[in-house]
This record gives sequence, structure tokens and C-alpha cells, in this order.
Amino acid sequence: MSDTAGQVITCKAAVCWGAGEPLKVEDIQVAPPEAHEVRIKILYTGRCARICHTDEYTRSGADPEGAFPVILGHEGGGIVESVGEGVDSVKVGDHVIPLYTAECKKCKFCTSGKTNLCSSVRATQGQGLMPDKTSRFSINGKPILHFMGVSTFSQYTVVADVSVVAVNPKAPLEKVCLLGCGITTGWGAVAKQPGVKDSTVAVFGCGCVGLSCLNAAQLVKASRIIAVDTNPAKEEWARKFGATEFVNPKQLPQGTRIQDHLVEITDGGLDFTFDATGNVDVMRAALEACHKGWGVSTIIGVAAAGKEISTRPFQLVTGRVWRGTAFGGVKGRTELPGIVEDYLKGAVKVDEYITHEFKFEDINKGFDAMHAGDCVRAVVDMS
Ligand SMILES: NC(=O)C1=CN([C@@H]2O[C@H](COP(=O)(O)OP(=O)(O)OC[C@H]3O[C@@H](n4cnc5c(N)ncnc54)[C@H](OP(=O)(O)O)[C@@H]3O)[C@@H](O)[C@H]2O)C=CC1
Ligand SMILES: N[C@@H](CCC(=O)N[C@@H](CSC=O)C(=O)NCC(=O)O)C(=O)O
Ligand SMILES: [Zn+2]
Ligand SMILES: [Zn+2]
Repeated sequence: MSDTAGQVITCKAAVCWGAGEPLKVEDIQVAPPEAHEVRIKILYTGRCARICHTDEYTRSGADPEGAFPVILGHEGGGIVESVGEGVDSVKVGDHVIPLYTAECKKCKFCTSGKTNLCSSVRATQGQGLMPDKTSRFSINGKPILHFMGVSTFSQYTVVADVSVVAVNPKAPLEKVCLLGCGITTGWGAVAKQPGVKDSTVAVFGCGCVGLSCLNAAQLVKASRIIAVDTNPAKEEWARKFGATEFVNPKQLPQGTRIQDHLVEITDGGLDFTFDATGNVDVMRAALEACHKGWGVSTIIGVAAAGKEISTRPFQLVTGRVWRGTAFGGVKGRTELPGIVEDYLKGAVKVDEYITHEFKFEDINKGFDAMHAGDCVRAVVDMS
């Protein structure tokens, strides 16, 4: 038992008080975990669009589910400080990665064998609350909301026991915290998609998620791996992560659409395409770059509120498939420990994505770096 078990912990957290506002490092109170909950000392957090785009998406006000005040952050690594009654899947001292895609192993989704989505805590998670519909975070009695069930921009957080997994303590948490979202998402989107071996692949967007798609396409031995990004600086990155070709849509001849160019250079289109931009026009291009009869396009990017996808239905009538994935289809509690082992064996890249490191008090710089466009992933030291 840790000596703080059962007590309210006062610690620092980066609070977003309203849409579009910068994060403010505040003293917060973190209540002890209730039954089937786990309190974690967060040591490192990544910021997924460069810490992860999804945090910035919610901070900016673009997320229709966004609610404030909130403690953002969803890529993290830490150590279990205490557990509530009935928790038997992790114990005090375990090195853990919080999971924004829970895995209860009991619900209709978990037992379907068809999806990694889990319904056990998703409804309350979307409201920024714990499963009992209350918050464990407060400032002088005022409740502060949770985010994606994990809130990793806090020195201590509380998560449902279905939303956390223990990993090999030999893995450096300052690196594998990034497996909590972007890298795992890109890896899973490709590696868990049947048929990519010996097939042609195009990945739109070469941020962390897209680079991880490229890396997985190389690992599973896709025959041709085309990276597409509007930022010329991403070519070097894309090739380092496995791209065999790079196309910048802005450098095509005037009037040439990226999908037409890709269809032209691939004798009818790609076998598999992946959107890792969140831009609905790019999603359409990715679908339309697929080969007639069998091409499969996967949407990974999160689009802003009110945005909708469109294409001619004929694109689907003629055999292209449009699908999407959350957290790369990875079941966190079952599969993430194995991905960490693959990282330790050198089979999955992680360190290579880290372009920036920040101290907690400089967390807003992580968002500035994200906007600056030279950042793939930033890791924040929460100590
Ligand atoms: N489904 C899921 O489970 C998950 C979804 N996501 C989502 O995936 C998306 C990617 O995340 P992340 O890698 O962190 O984001 P980044 O912003 O780091 O990467 C996006 C990349 O796409 C490039 N880009 C922008 N516009 C275009 C365009 N028109 N054509 C081609 N490339 C373009 C950007 O260029 P530039 O450098 O110039 O900006 C950047 O290199 C986000 O929408 C994120 O929210 C993330 C994790 C999990
Ligand atoms: N709240 C958003 C939904 C955003 C979204 O799609 N999130 C992804 C993960 S993105 C990680 O960086 C996800 O897992 N979705 C599945 C889910 O159940 O939320 C909105 O409403 O647009
Ligand atoms: Zn993310
Ligand atoms: Zn479930």
C-alpha cells in the first residue's frame, strides 16, 4: 500500500477552463479511487497533434463532445498509486498505460470478436465522468471533468479498471507512454487489416499516426508504400518510416487531383489507403485513390464538428470499401503488453517519433510546437 492510499491527493494538473483557452497549471484535488477504479501517478504524457491532435481538437472547441473545465491528455504512462475495491487486474506499483478505449472483456462489443470498441464506460467517459457519473477531480470543491476516461495531463489521475493495462516495467515510460494512442493507432490500422502483405498502400498525412501506418506497412511487407503529405519536410520522415514513394499534392500540375494522380501511377489505384489527416476532402481522395473492385480505404483522422464525408455512391457500387478505426482496432488490455514487448525487441519504433520534450510547467509549448509543424510527438515530463 502506498502512504497516500485512501487520501485526497493535492497535485498539479493542466486544466482547460473553456474552449480555445490555453491550459493552466493548477493545484487540484484527486479523490481516492472508488470500487473498480485505479489511481495512477502519471510520469509522462504525450501530446497526440504532436502531443496527440485529439487533445488540441477538444481544447480548440472543435469536438462536439467537448465539455469544460476539463483535464485533457490521453497518451500517458505512470505507476499505480492505489486501487479501489474489487480491482484485480493491476496492483500498486505496476507500470501502466491508461486506455481511452476500454476493454471490459464482458460487454456485447468485447465478446463479439468483431471490434475493439467497448461499451462498458463509453457513455460516462463521453460526459467527462467516472462510471458512477461523478468526477474524482476538483479545485476547492468545484468538480473538474475527466477526458477520454484517462486525463493524463495531471500528476495523478483516476481511471476505471477496464481503462488501464500493466506493461513490462523494463520499458521506459517516457517512450512507451506514446503507445497510449498515436503509434498504436497507426500500427493497428495497418497490421490488423488482413491482406496488406504484397499489396499497394497509400497513407495520407505523415504525422505520428501516418508514420506509424507507414512503419506497419513496411513491417507486414506491403509491395509499394506511397506517403502523401502537403508538408515537403515530411518526405524525409516518411521514407525513414518505410515509404517507398512520397507525393506532395501541392506539387502536382495545376488542376491534377491527388486521387487521379495516384490512380494513374498505380495502374488503377491502391489496394489499401489510410487517412491520417482528419480532413474530410482528404478522406474522399483516399477512397477515390483505391482500386476499383477491391480497394479498401480506412479513415483514422478525427474530423471537426459538423464536417461530413461524401463521394459518388458509384465509388462504392464499384467495389471500393470505406471503413474506419479507433485506436487501430487494438484491444488495449489484451494486446498492448505485447506491443510493448515488440518495442523492447526493436520490432516497433517508438523513440523515433519524439521530436520535443517539455517540462510540465511548459505544457502549452507542446501545443505551440504542434502548431509550428516541425513536431511529430512531444513528451511531457509530469514530475
Ligand atoms: N481514430 C483514432 O483512433 C485516432 C485518430 N487520430 C487522429 O488522426 C489524425 C492524425 O493525427 P496525428 O498524426 O497526431 O496528426 P498530425 O497533425 O501530427 O499529422 C497530420 C499530417 O497530415 C498533414 N496534412 C495536413 N493536411 C493535409 C492534406 N490536405 N493532405 C495531406 N497531408 C496533410 C499534416 O501536415 P502539416 O505538418 O503541414 O500540418 C501532418 O503532417 C488526427 O485527426 C487525430 O485526431 C489520432 C489518434 C487516434
Ligand atoms: N469526441 C469526438 C470523437 C473523437 C474520436 O473519434 N476519438 C477516437 C480516438 S482519437 C484519439 O486520438 C476514438 O477512439 N473514437 C471512438 C470513440 O468511441 O470515441 C467526436 O465526437 O467527434
Ligand atoms: Zn490520440
Ligand atoms: Zn467491453
